[in-house]
Amino acid sequence: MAKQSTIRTPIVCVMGHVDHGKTSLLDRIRGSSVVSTEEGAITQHIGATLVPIDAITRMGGALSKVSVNVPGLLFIDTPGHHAFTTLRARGGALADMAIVVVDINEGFRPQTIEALQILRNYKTPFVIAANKIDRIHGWRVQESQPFGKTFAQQNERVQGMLETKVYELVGKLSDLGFNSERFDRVSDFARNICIVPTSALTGEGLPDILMVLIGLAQRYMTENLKVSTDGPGAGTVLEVKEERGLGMTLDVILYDGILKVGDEIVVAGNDQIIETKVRSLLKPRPMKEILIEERFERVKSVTAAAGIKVAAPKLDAVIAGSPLQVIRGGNRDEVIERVRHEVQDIQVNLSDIGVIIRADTIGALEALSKELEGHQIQVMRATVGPVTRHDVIEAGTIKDPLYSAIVAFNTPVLPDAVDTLADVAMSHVSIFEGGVIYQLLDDYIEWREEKKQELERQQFEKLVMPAKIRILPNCIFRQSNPAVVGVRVLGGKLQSGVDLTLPNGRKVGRLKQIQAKNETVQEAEAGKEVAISIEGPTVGRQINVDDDLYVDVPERHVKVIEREMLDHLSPSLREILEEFAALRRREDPFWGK
Ligand SMILES: Nc1nc2c(ncn2[C@@H]2O[C@H](COP(=O)(O)OP(=O)(O)OP(=O)(O)O)[C@@H](O)[C@H]2O)c(=O)[nH]1
Repeated sequence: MAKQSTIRTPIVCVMGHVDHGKTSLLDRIRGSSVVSTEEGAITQHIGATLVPIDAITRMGGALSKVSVNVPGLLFIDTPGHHAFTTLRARGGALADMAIVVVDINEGFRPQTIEALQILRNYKTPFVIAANKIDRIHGWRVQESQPFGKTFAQQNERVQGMLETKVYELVGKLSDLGFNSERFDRVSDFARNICIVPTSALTGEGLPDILMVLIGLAQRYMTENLKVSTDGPGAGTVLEVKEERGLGMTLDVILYDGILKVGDEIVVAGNDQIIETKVRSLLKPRPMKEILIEERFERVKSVTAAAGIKVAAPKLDAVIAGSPLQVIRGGNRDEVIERVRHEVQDIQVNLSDIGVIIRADTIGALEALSKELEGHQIQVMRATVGPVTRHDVIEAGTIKDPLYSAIVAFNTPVLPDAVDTLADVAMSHVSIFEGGVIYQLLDDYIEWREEKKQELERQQFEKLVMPAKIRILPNCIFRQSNPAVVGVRVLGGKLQSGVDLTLPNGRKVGRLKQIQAKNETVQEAEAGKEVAISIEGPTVGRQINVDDDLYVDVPERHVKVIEREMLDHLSPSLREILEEFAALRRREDPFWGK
């Protein structure tokens, strides 16, 4: 029999900054019609909500004339990027599309940007919900209406205000490299991100956001959404939960094929692969039957895409985010291998030298590493779980001090790791912790910049800087042992403890001390007149009034300065360095090269 294929319901995740309205938007989408039993009504799945295409077209949003064969939209009930990155399918993101909710009055916030970066990395299509339009001063609410209708009812001032705010979002998106436009002015979804003004509170614009998602799926994803309706089921574990009377259960989002009672399945535990057999499949009971004691309704089978609760033996060790695959026919070994591969095969490019990263899930680890990669920050090791003492020690031995860091996303630092960090030998190691990737990255980059400057400063301090001085007339304070003479610094920076030389290369002696106005100083800038003591020469023999002397910068130092510090030198230092090097290169063209 030929394999049947059909277009499955696309899976949608809602993301955005705290309090911008993710939960409210999902609640509003689920709406009151969850209780309705009529054909084509919105139905509650395990961990997800199915909005069928009929329900969407009935709402009458823009684009409702588009012919559609996408059966509807399956919304993951847990909003936020953590859910998005945890839920993986075949190494990528489980969600086919996303809504990024932005409070139109507040604009972009760190987690908005983070959501966009994650979506870009996963190449996931998305739409922007410019939410809370009802908060715009003077807004006249048109309950549940499509945007076009409600916009037409607003006065000119309010319309203008909304336009300004939408354009602010367009500008911000453009800074991040995305072209965008208000959805009703977008003709090509591939080129422009749609911005849909919405209110999760009043339902305004909601019909449009659903329609735009359908449009996106219809035009750009139908190939990806083809599934076999009779093939072996494949899904992702959303949650592992103990249920009264059922024991340990898995909340699963099935994205391909069919899952039946009695199926042999493979899932992943922390460090093991688990094979078991589906005892029962459970759906939430419709709300109106809430009085019936049992909360779940048993079904014989489910077809993708769907959210379903799976009861089976041996589920205690299963991890959230694990793949779930059905064994069918003789493919047991292949399925086990595939699950193992998906869990272990973290898509992170590792380098010999780099930061150590930690996260609570594989998906989060991947998201973090992709962000680091995008900023040319190398990763040496990437593992799931809390930060350990071993991590700190490893970070402490990295040769490049700019990588002596651990970046921990959504995962704790164990007490013995904190103790180890307090050790003086580890004082150069830093740990960056937090729940916002974008913030973590900023913190690390800031630390790295500071460290880089500090290292440069240290290196700079150790280097002998070039200077040129002239011995002044009437300022010979002592002939020799040491010679003490007045000089003018013609250029560069004169420091004590350096060797001096004549332009012809003859050595003069060591500069011991610099005095300015009878005070000992460590250095003197170009233009200054100071007294210096020189160990070695006698005035009138090796040196004379009006002689020009150079600081004898060691060849090794010239090399470092020319190669790495030229940009940091003042024009005067540069000039004298060039002069001095040119004198030396008259004898040996490769001197200091
Ligand atoms: N006026 C108005 N208020 C809204 C709208 N959407 C959300 N709110 C309010 O904004 C607050 C935060 O909304 P939530 O839906 O909890 O936001 P969230 O993004 O899910 O927040 P977290 O779950 O904390 O990340 C709540 O008080 C909502 O009632 C809207 O469109 N208009």
